Amino acid sequence: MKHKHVIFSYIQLEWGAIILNTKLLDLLAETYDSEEKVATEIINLAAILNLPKGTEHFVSDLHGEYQAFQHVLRNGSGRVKEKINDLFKDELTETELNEFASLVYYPKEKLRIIKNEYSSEHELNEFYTESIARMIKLLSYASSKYTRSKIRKALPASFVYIIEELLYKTDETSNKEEYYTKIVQQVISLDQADKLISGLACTIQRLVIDHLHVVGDIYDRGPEPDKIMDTLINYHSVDIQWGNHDVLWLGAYSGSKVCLANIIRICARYDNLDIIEDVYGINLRPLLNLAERYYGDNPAFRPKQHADEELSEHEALQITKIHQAIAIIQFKLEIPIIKRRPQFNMSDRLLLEKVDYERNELILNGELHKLEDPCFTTVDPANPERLLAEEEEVVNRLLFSVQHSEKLTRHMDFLIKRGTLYLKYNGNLLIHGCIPLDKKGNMESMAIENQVYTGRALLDKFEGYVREAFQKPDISDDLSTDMVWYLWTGEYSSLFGKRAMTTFERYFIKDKHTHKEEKNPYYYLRENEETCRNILTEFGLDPEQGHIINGHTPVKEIDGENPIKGNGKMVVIDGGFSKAYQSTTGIAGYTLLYNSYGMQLVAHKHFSSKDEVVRGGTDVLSVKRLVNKELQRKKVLETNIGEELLEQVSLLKGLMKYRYMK
Ligand SMILES: O=P(O)(O)OC[C@H]1O[C@](O)(COP(=O)(O)O)[C@@H](O)[C@@H]1O
Ligand SMILES: [Mn+2]
Repeated sequence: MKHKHVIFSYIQLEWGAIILNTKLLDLLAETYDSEEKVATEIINLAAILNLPKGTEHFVSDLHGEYQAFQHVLRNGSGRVKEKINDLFKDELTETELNEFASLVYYPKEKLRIIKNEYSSEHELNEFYTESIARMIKLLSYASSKYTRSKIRKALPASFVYIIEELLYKTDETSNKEEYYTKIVQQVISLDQADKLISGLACTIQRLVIDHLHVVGDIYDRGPEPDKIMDTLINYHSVDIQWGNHDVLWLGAYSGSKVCLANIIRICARYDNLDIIEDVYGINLRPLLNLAERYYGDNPAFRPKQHADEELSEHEALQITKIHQAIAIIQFKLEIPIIKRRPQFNMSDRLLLEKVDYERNELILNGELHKLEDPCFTTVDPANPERLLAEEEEVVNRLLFSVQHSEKLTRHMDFLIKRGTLYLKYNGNLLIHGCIPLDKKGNMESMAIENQVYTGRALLDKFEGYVREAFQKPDISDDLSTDMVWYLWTGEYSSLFGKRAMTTFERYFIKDKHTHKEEKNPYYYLRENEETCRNILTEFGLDPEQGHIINGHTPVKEIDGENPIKGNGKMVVIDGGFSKAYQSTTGIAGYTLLYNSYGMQLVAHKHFSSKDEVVRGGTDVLSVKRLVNKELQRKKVLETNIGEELLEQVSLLKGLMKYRYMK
């Protein structure tokens, strides 16, 4: 099978360049070495093309919230529960439906509890028999739009035979009833029921979603981005559109010292330094020593406390010091970049140069501001960008550690391999932030290396720089590395979408007006259908059919904001997985489903913990809104994958003619 894919991709690679190459057909004929094999494959592919399209699942702004993300994956944004209801609502009570749903989501944990509840073996065996039967029924329903071969690949390897026997039982005369009963009894008596139930549950979770899109911001704020990365690496089918926080991590790994300072600053701010130190194995000792030497307590740099974990005063103070040390390093490191890259248009961010260090004051836009909670002991007023030798040493050691972390390397490799700045998929445009626009709705341009780029061309250029920087981790100050930082914070970055980032003001100035980050006009113009249509056209998509899918800006459901914009052409799915933002959004995140019937937006009400779901059997309530409804069920034929399959069919037909129909 693998061999076949290699051949196909080789042929596709050559396809544009040459007309059907007989050498390639000869190669293909090695796999399809008989007329029957070619015919079977053509029939198979043509049949797949007529199946309903698989379900796409869109999530964004996960921000390290692994548990909540896991839950959404396991319940397929409500799809699993919906299917359970379809099948069993007439025979089970509401409580039983919930209990069964939580068994499908968290089989291992749920089984542990249930087993303690039964006093006799007989009762437990009855539970097993009943649950296995229900799981098989649910699996059969969930897999109805897939080929047998695809289902087989999703089954737990050790139970393929047993599950297939139970799944495809065609016993209308009940001759084999005893045979099926025997299989299940044997499974139970051989102590394999738990494993079978878990395997079935995982297969159901997997089949409910065909493909996952992560529309950016896996990293920062929450505690477990690494576990999200591991989950994605093991997921059956996924793509990522980078968020501003993700490129920040990519930038750090690619050698950008200022990106590196930022990721550590954010981890300190959210009391997540464990991610740096314990998870990725980066030694923070040199930074701590520096912090202890130059910094004291400072209310502006106290870490945000996790709700479930109390920090000791000693720990809180240590983090406060680290937080200041790395923030000042960040502000210093920004200066030379802003100076060597005038095209970034960021000279108004040279704030360390504008500070009056004697009076601790700063004039911003003509207004004088007092700097509260200053911590500028390492800043040389005559040359604020200069790092102390110790600071320089700390940054270099941190960078070395970051680039040599085995786990981070694995995660960043995956992020670069599966990620893009934007994605065109099944007619839709997926992008984390925005397409920078001027007030009239024209796409913004940026001059880079004496050439002007606009719209899609600008985004392609940006992406090229991210990849180039990643290829050259030893170089820290070339344009590509600086550009990754620009994507984090620059005004025409498609990931940031604001005029400037006011981090300095947020730490040191009380007046909240100075904290405001002015959003790109995109964020109000996207309410207009016309704007959305223009963008889709710019990206070569059909504005009649396509949608733009955005993350990045929390939708404030609490204030009545509608996540569906531009007369349904735009869907914003950042509802705030991030706990830190839930009080402003009023919900716990949006996700989007796109199946053969159309698109549905799901609002997740609340997720407190896995334990609560397992114990109480309650599910996170999801409200669905119909984004659009297909007039006719969409088939695989009309998808990206369908296009590929069509190409394969035409190649195989070519082979048939060339080889076998002479
Ligand atoms: O809420 P925090 O952690 O202080 O972060 C605020 C910063 O995060 C940003 O909103 C970027 O993060 P998002 O992509 O999650 O919006 C900046 O614009 C802003 O300065
Ligand atoms: Mn973002």
